[in-house]
Amino acid sequence: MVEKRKPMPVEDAVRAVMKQTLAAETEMLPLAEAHGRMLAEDLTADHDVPPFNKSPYDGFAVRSEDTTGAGRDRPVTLTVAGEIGAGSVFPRPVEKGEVVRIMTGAEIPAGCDAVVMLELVKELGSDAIELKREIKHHDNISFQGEDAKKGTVLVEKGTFINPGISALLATFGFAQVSVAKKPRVGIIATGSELLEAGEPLEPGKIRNSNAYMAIAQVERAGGEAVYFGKFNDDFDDCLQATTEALQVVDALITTGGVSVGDYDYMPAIFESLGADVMFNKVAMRPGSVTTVAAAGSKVLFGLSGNPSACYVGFELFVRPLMRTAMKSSRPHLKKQSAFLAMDFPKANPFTRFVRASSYVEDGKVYVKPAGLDKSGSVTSIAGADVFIVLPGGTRGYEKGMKVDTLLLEDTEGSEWPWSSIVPSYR
Ligand SMILES: Nc1nc2c(c(=O)[nH]1)N[C@H]1C(S)=C(S)[C@@H](COP(=O)(O)OP(=O)(O)OC[C@H]3O[C@@H](n4cnc5c(N)ncnc54)[C@H](O)[C@@H]3O)O[C@H]1N2
Ligand code: MOO
Repeated sequence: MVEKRKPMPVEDAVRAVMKQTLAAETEMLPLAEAHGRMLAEDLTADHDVPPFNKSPYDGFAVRSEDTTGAGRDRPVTLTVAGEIGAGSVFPRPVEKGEVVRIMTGAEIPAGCDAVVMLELVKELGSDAIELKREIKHHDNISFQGEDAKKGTVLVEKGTFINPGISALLATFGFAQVSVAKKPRVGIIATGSELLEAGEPLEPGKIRNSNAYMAIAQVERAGGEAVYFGKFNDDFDDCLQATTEALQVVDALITTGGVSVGDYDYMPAIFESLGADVMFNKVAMRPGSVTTVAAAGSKVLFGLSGNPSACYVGFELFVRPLMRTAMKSSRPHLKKQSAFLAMDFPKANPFTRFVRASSYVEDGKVYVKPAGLDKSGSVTSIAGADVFIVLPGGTRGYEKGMKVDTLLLEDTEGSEWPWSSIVPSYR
């Protein structure tokens, strides 16, 4: 009789994994290569942005007091003292009665306190302009420091470097930035039934989808995936492969062979490696057989062979540990509320993570299973952009109920055109 495993609540299992620490080294990267990484240090603004008062328009920099009283019937004439484009500085203070022709981005000359757009000015040759309106103090100026002030923390350690962060770092002159190294995560697929994608199908065999899925998941999470190949259900071969792989990675994922069948060797292999098994059953579906062990500073993730279970196991356990090693301050999948688009009548003692697709209707986000809701299903993973989290211990869930979902990735977006509905208070 096989020993019955005690399921650990999924929250406790995630917590146990997060107590481990993967090697978390940092490296300096040129800014152009740093996007997609996590910043490993707080970065502070060492100057204001904009660094000087500048013109947001092509036009004329003026002294607003010179326009006092100007109107349609009382034009004022001002002398053009010179011209500056972006990147140039006017060499002297501007005096009473003078204006400077100025281009977008150029520094407001000393003495001027406003800008008037080119279109609102009548040019009298190249030496003078006529204005038929009053220009107010501080009209049309992008002020020094209005975007960011010197001394503020611009970006905190653990921030994901997206294109906006790249722009910010460039603005403040961070040509090199300290980022977390990509964790190296190894992948081993086990199962005598497995064929690789390039091999023709044979009786009793299936193709190995987990390895390619896991490679993609590791890379989507920002890590470096190292695929060691697939191995038959042979204790010695799998032990050797696991031992060798563990030497060169920070964490190792194995798929398959973690249940209680005659050829499910992975738990015994983890023990042979001297690893400390944290849990070998989790109160979740799919992925109840997920087995995680600590091997010194490395972590072994024995994920299920069933593709959906393997996928869920990765996103719940491997990803957050990787993201923590990458210095992320928010390593877990992002949570968002949604409404069930259909009934889930199945009672389940375990928390379910339904691979689902989300859509918006009448301003509300709805979620529905993305395919066959079984542990062995591949189609449900292919179409999923969220997990619906259905806590266990209920008699099921009904259409319309509000639930938590975990976001898996950016969706492709919508079709053009966007809605042209103008928001209103009515
Ligand atoms: N008597 C019991 N049987 C099973 C139990 C149990 O508690 N008692 N648990 C079931 C659950 S739940 C799951 S999940 C599976 C887990 O099995 P393993 O993780 O040990 O995985 P395998 O048996 O090796 O394979 C399961 C399934 O997945 C296919 N597979 C394996 N590797 C891949 C791959 N790389 N790509 C695609 N598909 C793969 C394999 O052919 C099997 O069909 O155990 C249940 N049984
Ligand atoms: O619990 Mo098994 O892990 O997928 O269905």
